Amino acid sequence: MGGGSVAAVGGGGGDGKDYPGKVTKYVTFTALSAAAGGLIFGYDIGISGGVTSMAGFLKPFFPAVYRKEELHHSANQYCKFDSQILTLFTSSLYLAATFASFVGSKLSNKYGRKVLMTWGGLIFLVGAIFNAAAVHISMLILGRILLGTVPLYLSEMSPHKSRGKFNVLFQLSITLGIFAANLVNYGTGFIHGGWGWRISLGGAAVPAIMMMALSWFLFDTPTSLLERGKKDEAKAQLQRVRGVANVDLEFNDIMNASEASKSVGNPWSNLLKRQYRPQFIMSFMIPFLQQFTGINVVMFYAPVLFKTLGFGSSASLASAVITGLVNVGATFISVFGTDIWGRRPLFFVGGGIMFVFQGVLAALIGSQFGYSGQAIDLSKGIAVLIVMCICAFVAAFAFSWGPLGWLVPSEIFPLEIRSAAQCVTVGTNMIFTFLIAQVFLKMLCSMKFYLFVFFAVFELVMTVFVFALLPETKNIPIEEMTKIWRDHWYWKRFVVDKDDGKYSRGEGDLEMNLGELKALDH
Ligand SMILES: OC[C@H]1O[C@](O)(CO)[C@@H](O)[C@@H]1O
Repeated sequence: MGGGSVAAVGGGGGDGKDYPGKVTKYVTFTALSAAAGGLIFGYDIGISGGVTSMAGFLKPFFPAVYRKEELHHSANQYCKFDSQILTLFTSSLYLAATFASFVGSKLSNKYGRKVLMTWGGLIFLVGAIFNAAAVHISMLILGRILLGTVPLYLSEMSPHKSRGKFNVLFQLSITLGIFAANLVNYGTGFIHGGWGWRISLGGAAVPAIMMMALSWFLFDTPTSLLERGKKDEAKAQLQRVRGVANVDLEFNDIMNASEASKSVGNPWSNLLKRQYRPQFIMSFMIPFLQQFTGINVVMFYAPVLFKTLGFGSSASLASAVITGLVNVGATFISVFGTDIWGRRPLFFVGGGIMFVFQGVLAALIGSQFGYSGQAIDLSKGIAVLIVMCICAFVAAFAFSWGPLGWLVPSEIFPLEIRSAAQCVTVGTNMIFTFLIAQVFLKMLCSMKFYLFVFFAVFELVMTVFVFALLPETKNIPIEEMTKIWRDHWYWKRFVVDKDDGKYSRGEGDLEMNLGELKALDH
């Protein structure tokens, strides 16, 4: 089957179609359970920074860093924590997660997401126990396999009108996980004997157990059941999920899309086809830009950053608790706002605020530490200002790029490319999370306060990118999403379909649409 007819199915007929259905307890419960995956992810993001700032952890495992840190007044402040092995402790998890996210989609197609979540939880649990006992993160890394399936799962389960809210729950659970980790670190930082970090790392067992317990009650999505040939079960499931008996319209659309996806075969080669160029670019650019906000500099290294700026140990851990709380709070704006205001306004406002406050942060740090990074005692006023700037930055991220970085990709991919495109999104997110985690301390050491200017420039770039290239997806059913590209000033040259009297360009198809012929004429 040619690419064009697939686009037609993906685009659906009848614009403005309204599938019957309510938000049933199944949908709510499933969304909540699936979001438990986010808790694990968040906990592991938030826990490592605090742990690496603890003397009890640094002394036995990173004695060189520990010594440099103790030499408070002679060292260049920007370079106090510059150790590639130390950053590897945080980052390696995401390197492995990059590979895991590719395996995850294959397993998920074969066994369904429910099974994968149960096993994921179990692996996380083993990893957490292993960590607490031995400080070895390889087991924890394995558990990442299922992370990529969680946002996808949420998006398929919820009726399209409140899809934003449900999907944003995933990000909310990530922020809750980070906040929980910040709190735990603050508490364990007081434990005498220097072994508090073991409780911090072992704490990952709690969300892992929650996830296993919840996945027990989960069921697979209608789409996933259909993909595995279980038609009757899929329909019954859809009825249960939507809470109404008449789901024929939606079920037929899902079936058509599923049929089409089977007949077009490999989602990876589909993704590279010209007609999916917009989705392909977005699958990469959204997570890439999300990570280049610099958010994980704060999430991973807030305590280290605050210590770099001369805060004491528990003040550093306490400041991380504050940024963690702001992160959770501001995500609620997104929970309620994405389906009301739409995605684009949140992207613009969030990007703008991040740009301004990264700039102010750079100026503040530069004015205090200069280029040489000489140690000074920050005045209380400046310290408060720095923490406030970081909070404003985190808040802006939390209602924009944080949740939308998962939501938008999960709603713009038609079924025939979805698993591959979602892989690219999660893989890209993980690889850049890895890179930022790995090189941040090195970059801080060599770029000094200009590092924050570097991130500010990216915030400008990403805002322009969204303005020019990302259409609004609010209130558009997933099955009808192709239309937004067809109507877009730039992307329309890639996405054309035969139903519109235009021609798609599949392999061997030499026909072009009128616009392209005109362009060639000039
Ligand atoms: O809340 C902040 C967190 O959100 C993410 O961007 C995921 O969406 C993480 O990379 C980051 O640590």
